[in-house]
Amino acid sequence: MNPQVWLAALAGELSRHGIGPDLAGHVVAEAAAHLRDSGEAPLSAFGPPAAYAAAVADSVGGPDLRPPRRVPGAVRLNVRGVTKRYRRRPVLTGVDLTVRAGEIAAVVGANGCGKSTFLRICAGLASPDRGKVYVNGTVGYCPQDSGTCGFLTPEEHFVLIGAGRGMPRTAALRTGRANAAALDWSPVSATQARHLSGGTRQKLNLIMARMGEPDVLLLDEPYQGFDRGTYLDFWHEVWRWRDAGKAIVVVTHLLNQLDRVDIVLDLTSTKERVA
Ligand SMILES: Nc1ncnc2c1ncn2[C@@H]1O[C@H](COP(=O)(O)OP(=O)(O)OP(=O)(O)O)[C@@H](O)[C@H]1O
Repeated sequence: MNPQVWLAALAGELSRHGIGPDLAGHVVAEAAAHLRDSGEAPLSAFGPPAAYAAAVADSVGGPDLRPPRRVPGAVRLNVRGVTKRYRRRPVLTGVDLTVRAGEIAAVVGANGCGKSTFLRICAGLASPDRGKVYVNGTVGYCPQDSGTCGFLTPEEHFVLIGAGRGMPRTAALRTGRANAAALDWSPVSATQARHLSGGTRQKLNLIMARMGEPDVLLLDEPYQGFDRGTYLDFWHEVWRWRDAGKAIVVVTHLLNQLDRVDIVLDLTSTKERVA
């Protein structure tokens, strides 16, 4: 079957299964990229469009993609008037953001508009020139570039970061392994982080950010390199954390994800709006 015909049929089948346009677009784009890069025939790579769409619908738990939002709790992150310049160049100008327990905020905007800078300021890793960041609770931060140590194994990372959170070794290992399993990853104990794939290192980063169940999670494009299944698992995890009362801030370039979040902060226009 011609790839274009197969992709069009897939889009139709995804819609028939009640998959929303943002996820359907992502699935079709990923399948198209795979077919283009691999040169494989669609039927041998993915099987019939109807079966593949059914598998996608199954993996996201049916058409109701985003669980109903609960009533948000206390303010966990309150950013007021944050301004940052590098040399003479203004990067952030008077940025405000309020995220409560049980809310997900997306930080979006053009390349270089200051998304990572904003998150680093929220994490306390960079200082604003003006403005304040109030955090009510503990913070976990997942950087855009890997924060892993090349010569440590994943489990050594769990123990190291867990110790920083006051977790005993066994609890850190148990938590790290459980959070890895939620991202469809079973760490091999002898493999050092430098030998992991980019996507798997990013899973490790995300797991480290979550060690000790912080109240506020700051995630800088945390799913780079994730395959389709892990990407879906990631959003299910994010919704689960939100429903457990976490306040979550996700930097993203993918504007088709915005119906998955509660608040959107567009740093291109520095306007905050409710999704
Ligand atoms: N430590 C630094 N010193 C000087 N300039 C910096 C520094 N960190 C960031 N910048 C500049 O600040 C601007 C914002 O960078 P930042 O990484 O926050 O943007 P971003 O929106 O996250 O970008 P991208 O979408 O490409 O990830 C860029 O022009 C960048 O070059």
